[in-house]
This record gives sequence, structure tokens and C-alpha cells, in this order.
Amino acid sequence: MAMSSVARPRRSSIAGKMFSRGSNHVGAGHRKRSLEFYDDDFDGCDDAMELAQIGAERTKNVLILMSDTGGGHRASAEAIRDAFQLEFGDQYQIFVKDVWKEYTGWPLNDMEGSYKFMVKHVQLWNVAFHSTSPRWIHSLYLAAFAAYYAKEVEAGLMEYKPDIIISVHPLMQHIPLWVLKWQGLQKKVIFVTVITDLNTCHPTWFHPGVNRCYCPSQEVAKRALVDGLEESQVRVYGLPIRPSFARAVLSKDKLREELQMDPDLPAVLLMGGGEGMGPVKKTAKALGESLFDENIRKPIGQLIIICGRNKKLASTLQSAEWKVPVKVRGFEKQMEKWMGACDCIITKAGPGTIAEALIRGLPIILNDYIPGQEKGNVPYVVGNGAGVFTRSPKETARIVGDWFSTKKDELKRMSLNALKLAQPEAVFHIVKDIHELTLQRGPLPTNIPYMLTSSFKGII
Ligand SMILES: CCCCCCCC/C=C\CCCCCCCC(=O)OC[C@H](CO[C@@H]1O[C@H](CO)[C@H](O)[C@H](O)[C@H]1O)OC(=O)CCCCCCC/C=C\CCCCCCCC
Ligand SMILES: O=c1ccn([C@@H]2O[C@H](COP(=O)(O)OP(=O)(O)O)[C@@H](O)[C@H]2O)c(=O)[nH]1
Repeated sequence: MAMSSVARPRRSSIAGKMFSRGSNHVGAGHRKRSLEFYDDDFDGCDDAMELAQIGAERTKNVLILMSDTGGGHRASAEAIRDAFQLEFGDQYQIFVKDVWKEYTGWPLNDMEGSYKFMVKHVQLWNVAFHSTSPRWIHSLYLAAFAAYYAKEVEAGLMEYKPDIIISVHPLMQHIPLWVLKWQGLQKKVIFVTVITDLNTCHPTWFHPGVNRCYCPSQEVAKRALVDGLEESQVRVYGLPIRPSFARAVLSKDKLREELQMDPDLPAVLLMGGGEGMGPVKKTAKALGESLFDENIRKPIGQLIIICGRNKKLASTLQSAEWKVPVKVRGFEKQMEKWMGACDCIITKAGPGTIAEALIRGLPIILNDYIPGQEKGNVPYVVGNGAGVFTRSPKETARIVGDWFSTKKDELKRMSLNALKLAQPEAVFHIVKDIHELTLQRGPLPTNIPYMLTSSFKGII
């Protein structure tokens, strides 16, 4: 049977001394737990850091680093988790975590809040995004945070003892890679990045120290190479989408029945990412008019509005009066069903929603984008003939009205183009490639020798 390996943390580390502070930080509780855990685990053992693999392969721990800045990072993280489970069952144990939120302090522990604030004041985000693009600028910021929160991040990593770390967030390469380096674990722990932006992504995604960088498109792969990654590190499979999208089988008719939609009227899905952002309210009102044919006094289409976590938007729209069939929903867990039941979609240029809509063959009207990382998604969709871009709610409503009446051919053509761009198997290719990487590494040690900061090698 597999034997436990032995290793002893060196308590009075240089980093420990350098960064020891009061315990009033977020995550102090976790940290304490982690340390106690390691105390038990390693008590009475000497310097032995080399580990033996005896007996059967043990379950490997996979830590997926994400943050709820938008809905896309979590969706991709969960897609990867589900694909690991479907492909490899118990061989991997997956943890989807925002380690920053759980273990560190301000500002890393509230990236959601800071991000929400900045995208509300969109010019602020624009400046933050572009001014931090040069490598020396973001490296400086991130190095400072890495140094300040080294022990906390270490504790976060220790709790899950990852054999593999997968980052699906632009700000989660540098700090964990530095911490691994300080721990001398760079060669033992596999670290991969899965980029969740389709085109104009921030350069913090690209770190030359990763084992793999999974790019969702050739455009992103080109940027990765320009930013110093080697071809051997880069793979292009597509953006990871929940397996339920790739595997969904129900017909549109059945879905409409299940979702209590009109069985015959063409349907448009209106949304704004996980947070219900963009001009959803005005667009809904305009659609309420354009989908009603005044001549025959009948609706020519139906409208599904998914508001995500934007409760205020949901309650405003729920209390409105409509001339056409409308369903207003909050955060939906089965997006594949709603997309499968509709004929086209209106959304801000979120990469997750776009990739999902392509799989369902939905022509896309992009009605907004966040400057920086979402800007390039517009030419990606429009240039490939899978949709159109307009910020005007009236124009959006007119286009949908045409698609449902006089321009059905255009809708069909765009739907076929969308399907050509779709990459439903991307998530499976990604997890299989990570599995291959672990096989190439050979048998994993029975336990990765995580320890308290034992050596503080080559700081930054
Ligand atoms: C002359 C220098 C002036 C510098 C002034 C700016 C100071 C720094 C302020 C803020 C940091 C801004 C970070 C920019 C890098 C962002 C990289 C990126 O692409 O982030 C995107 C994610 C959100 O994910 C996206 O969500 C979308 C949906 O909404 C969509 O799905 C998309 O596909 C996703 O990629 O953004 C973030 O996670 C932002 C987190 C904000 C962190 C705020 C930190 C708190 C503020 C102050 C501390 C500043 C130090 C930060 C160091 C970062 C260095 C790059
Ligand atoms: O009610 C909702 C609204 C959105 N989403 C998912 O949230 C993600 C949104 O990601 P995207 O990149 O489009 O935008 P973001 O929310 O990150 O801005 C997509 O996977 C959506 O399917 C969801 O599951 N339920």
C-alpha cells in the first residue's frame, strides 16, 4: 500500500521572519488549521525531503485558482472540474478555490468588489487595464503582493496540497509560481494556465514559468508567443465550456416544454454575463415592441431575459407589462437548456457566453463590451460571420424583428457560421493534455513536500 512520505517544515524560515505579521488577516483561521495539519503530518520526522512512491498511484490533487470577477472564470473552472470527473473519475480530486479571497488580505481578498467598482466606472477600468499591461508594471505590483502575502498564499496552497495547479485567472500566475519557487516545488507541482479571454487578453495571463498555457484561439496563442512563451508550452483547444453543453441531447421542442416556453414562436435570449451587465433593461423594452406585429396584433417572437446575479434588474423586469411572451429569470444553473431552447442571443461580449452560444449555434448580437479584455471578442464574432455588434437597443430590437420575419435566411447562415467556430470538446482536450503531462512526469511522489516557507530562494 502507499506509504506516507516524510518531511519536516522548518519553522523559523527567512520568509517567515520577513513576513510574519499579526493574525488579524483574512485566512488566519485557515492558516492555523493548515499548520496544525502539517504539524501532525510531519511530526517526528527529519530532513527527508525526497519522497518514495510505493504501491498504487494515489489520487492526485488538482487546485483550480479562480475569482468571481465576472461569471466566466468560475464557469471555466467548473467545466474543467466536471471534465476531469467524467474522464478520470477518482484519479483526481479537484478543488475550485479563490485562494486570494480565503487567505490573503486587501486588496487581493476583494477582487470581485474592486472589479465590479471599476467596470461600473468603465474609464477607470480602461486606464487600469492598459496602464498595467507593460510587463515591468504588472510584475512590480504582483511581486509586491507576492512578498507581502507569501505566507498566506503558501498556507492556501498547503491546505490543498496540489499536485497540479490550474489557473483560470489573469492575476493568478505570478504569485503562486513565485511561492512554488520559494518552496523549491516548481519542478514537483505541475502549473498550467487556462486563458478564458478570446482575443485581447491582458499580458498577465502569459507567464513563461508555466508547464502549459492553454489558449482559446490562435489570436491568443500568437500573443503568448510574442510575450515570450515557447511553442512547446502553448496549446490551442478552445475555451473550456461545461461538459453539459457538449453532451446535451434534448431537442428544442422538449426543452421548450420543460421550460414552459411557447412551443412555436421563435425565441431570443437576452443576457449580460454572470452579473447581468450592459443595456439589458432598455433592450428588453425595445424588444417588447419590435416582437409585436401591430398589423396582425400578435407577437412574432418570445423573449427570455436572464439577469444573472443582478437582482434589481430581475425585479424591475418582472414587474413590467409585456405584449409578447416574456420570461425573466435570475441566476440560472442550466444555461445549456435556455440556450438550446432559443434561436438567437443578445449579450455583452463575455467570452464564456459567446463560446456557449457558438456551441448551441446561436447567432449573437453583441450589445456591449468591457474595454480591454472583451474588446477583441467583437471582431472575433462579427469577423467570423456569427453575429453583429450594435450598442443601440432600438437597432438590436429591429435586427431581431427582421431575423424572426423577413430575414430568416440571415439567421440560418449566421447559425451555421456559429457552429463552425464552436469548440465543444475543448475542455476534454485540456484535461486529457494535463493528464498526459502528469504521465510524462512519471509516478508522483506519495506526497508533495509542502512545508512552511523553508527556503527563500531567489526572491523575485
Ligand atoms: C501608472 C500605473 C497606474 C496604475 C493604476 C492602476 C492600479 C492598479 C489597479 C487595478 C489593477 C487592475 C488589474 C488589471 C489587470 C487585469 C487583468 C485582466 O484581464 O483582468 C480581468 C479580470 C476580470 O476577468 C474578466 O471578467 C470579464 C467579465 O466581467 C470577462 O469574463 C473576461 O473574460 C475576464 O477576463 O479582472 C480582474 O480580475 C481585476 C481584478 C481587480 C483587482 C483590483 C485590485 C485592487 C486594486 C488595487 C491594487 C492594485 C494592484 C493590482 C495589481 C495588478 C497588476 C496587474
Ligand atoms: O444566470 C446565469 C448567467 C450567466 N451564467 C454563466 O456565466 C458565464 C458568464 O461568463 P462571461 O465570460 O460571458 O461573462 P462575465 O460574467 O465573466 O462577464 C457564462 O458561462 C454564463 O453561462 C450562468 O451560468 N447563469
